[in-house]
Amino acid sequence: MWTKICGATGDADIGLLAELGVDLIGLWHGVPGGHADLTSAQLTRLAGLTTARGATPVLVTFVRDATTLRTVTSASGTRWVQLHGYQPPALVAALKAEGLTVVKVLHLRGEDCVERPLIASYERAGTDLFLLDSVTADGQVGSTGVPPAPDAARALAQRLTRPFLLAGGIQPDIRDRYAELTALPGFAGIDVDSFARGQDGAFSAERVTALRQAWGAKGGTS
Ligand SMILES: O=C(O)c1ccccc1N[C@@H]1O[C@H](COP(=O)(O)O)[C@@H](O)[C@H]1O
Repeated sequence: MWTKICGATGDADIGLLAELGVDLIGLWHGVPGGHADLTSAQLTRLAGLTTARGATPVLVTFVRDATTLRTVTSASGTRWVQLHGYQPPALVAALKAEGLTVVKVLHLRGEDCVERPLIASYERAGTDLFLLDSVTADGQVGSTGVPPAPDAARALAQRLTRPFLLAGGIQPDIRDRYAELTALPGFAGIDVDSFARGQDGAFSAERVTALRQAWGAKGGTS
């Protein structure tokens, strides 16, 4: 099982997360107003550091334009892209044509998945990995801290033909609620922002370790 921790902003974040055995480190770019949004220079620096420390950098973005993403991934050396907004299947296909690994978020609102009618198109376009995350009733997307409804997430995961990560308020003591989902062959790991941070907003070694232990992380994306 992989652990992905999202929203690193400095060298110390990368050092800590890599040291703790985190497999995938989410770096935000093209997230206007996001608390962890990076300039392209910052993205390039942190992506290089992540790779050097043996973890995989993941560009997390709301950007919808293929040309922009081509430029950013090529400049930063980032080979994984997480499309966290409502980007269309055509963008997945364009990024796959560049040889990138594409993670597409599927948003769960209560029992419904907003992208349900498009799932087959995302699969045909070459999505490598889905990420199940919550969207709140008022439309907030990303770092909601709200866990997806377990039965709805399991039912959605069961119809996917690609592996998937689980996100949305993931923390150690809710692991049992997802026993059926994590038993599915496609379950690839967890993706966390809110719980991984202490009260000061910085990543906490204690919290990341507790997450990995509770969810049974082993490590290694390559
Ligand atoms: O938090 C955001 O505003 C955000 C913006 C753009 C892309 C992703 C964002 N957050 C992501 O949400 C998941 C789950 O976070 P949490 O554990 O519920 O806090 C994670 O991938 C964050 O990077």
